[in-house]
Amino acid sequence: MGLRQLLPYQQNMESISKAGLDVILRTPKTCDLPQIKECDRGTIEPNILDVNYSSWVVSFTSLKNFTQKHIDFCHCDIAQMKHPSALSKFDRMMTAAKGRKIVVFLDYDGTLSPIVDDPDRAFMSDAMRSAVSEVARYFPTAIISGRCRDKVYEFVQLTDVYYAGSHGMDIMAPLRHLKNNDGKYQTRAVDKKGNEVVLFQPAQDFLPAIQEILKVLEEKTKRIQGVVIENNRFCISVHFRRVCKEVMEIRPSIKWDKGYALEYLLDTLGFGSSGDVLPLYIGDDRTDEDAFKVIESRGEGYSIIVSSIPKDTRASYSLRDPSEVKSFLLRLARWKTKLFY
Ligand SMILES: O=P(O)(O)OC[C@H]1O[C@H](O[C@H]2O[C@H](CO)[C@@H](O)[C@H](O)[C@H]2O)[C@H](O)[C@@H](O)[C@@H]1O
Repeated sequence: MGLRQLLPYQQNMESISKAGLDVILRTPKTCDLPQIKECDRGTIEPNILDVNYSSWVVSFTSLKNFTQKHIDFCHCDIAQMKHPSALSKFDRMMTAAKGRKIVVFLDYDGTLSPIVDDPDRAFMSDAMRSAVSEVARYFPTAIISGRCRDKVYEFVQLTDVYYAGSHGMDIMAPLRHLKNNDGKYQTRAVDKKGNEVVLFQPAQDFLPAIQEILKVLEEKTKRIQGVVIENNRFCISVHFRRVCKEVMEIRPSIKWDKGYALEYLLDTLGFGSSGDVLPLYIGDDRTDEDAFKVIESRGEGYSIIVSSIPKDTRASYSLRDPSEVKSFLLRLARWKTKLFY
């Protein structure tokens, strides 16, 4: 069954857009895509697949090791060969970061937790939790997720991390650097540790419309097996995993995304005017590209895509999967401790 059958009603779509909401169809996450079927060139030998990935991560200098046949086969163009592994380039990255303040930003699904069929069971391993906790000991660390902020906290359970949910439309940030005239979408709250914080929710006005659409979607899809509707507070995910492997997102059509959230957090963490800050963002999804773009336009910082297959990205570096993310985070924390001794 396809999307049209599930949400067929032109009328619904019209009311969604009248309410000022966008409907975005997201392709499945990386690991949903069986690598072999992704290529339309017939049977692929496993080692060739590996060459495909390698040629995406290699730098120009290693390019001479690949024959033209490999390059043609893999559809690799020069522009794609710019995402070296953040693990293999770690020393170089950190040499350039010396004396700068690194602020770490992490996506959740597909970055800190593996992609699984049931969105409610995307648990993070204890090992990953302690890696994130280590990093947060030494660097300001924030998680920016498409999920509802409370849900991400439920999974992560770390109090020394800042959280932004709904693709950055629901940010809990420290109060200390807040300017009085920072706008109407900010309210004071208290975090899990009892500290006064600020909640920045630029899509607040859309909440009634989102709730209305949520009710309609739940009603219309309740008899369709395999559809999971996720209430992410300021946006809705409709998972069709067992129906047609698609995820539809409904979100307010406002100029706000993970990139804006990154900048907002840098500001409220006190790095707004600091010239020596280096944002480091790790994410695997199309929505993370907005944050990569911000890092690219700042001209400083590190953007790292998590992907085990080549894909179009603005990120400068890559990691294959959450287990490489964990290794990278541990290395980052250790690097910082070495600087102290
Ligand atoms: O920004 P993120 O933290 O990456 O969140 C984006 C979406 O992630 C979740 O969906 C994805 O992960 C699920 C669990 O592994 C998987 O079942 C689904 O197919 C993926 O699309 C989450 O469920 C969504 O609400 C988030 O928007």
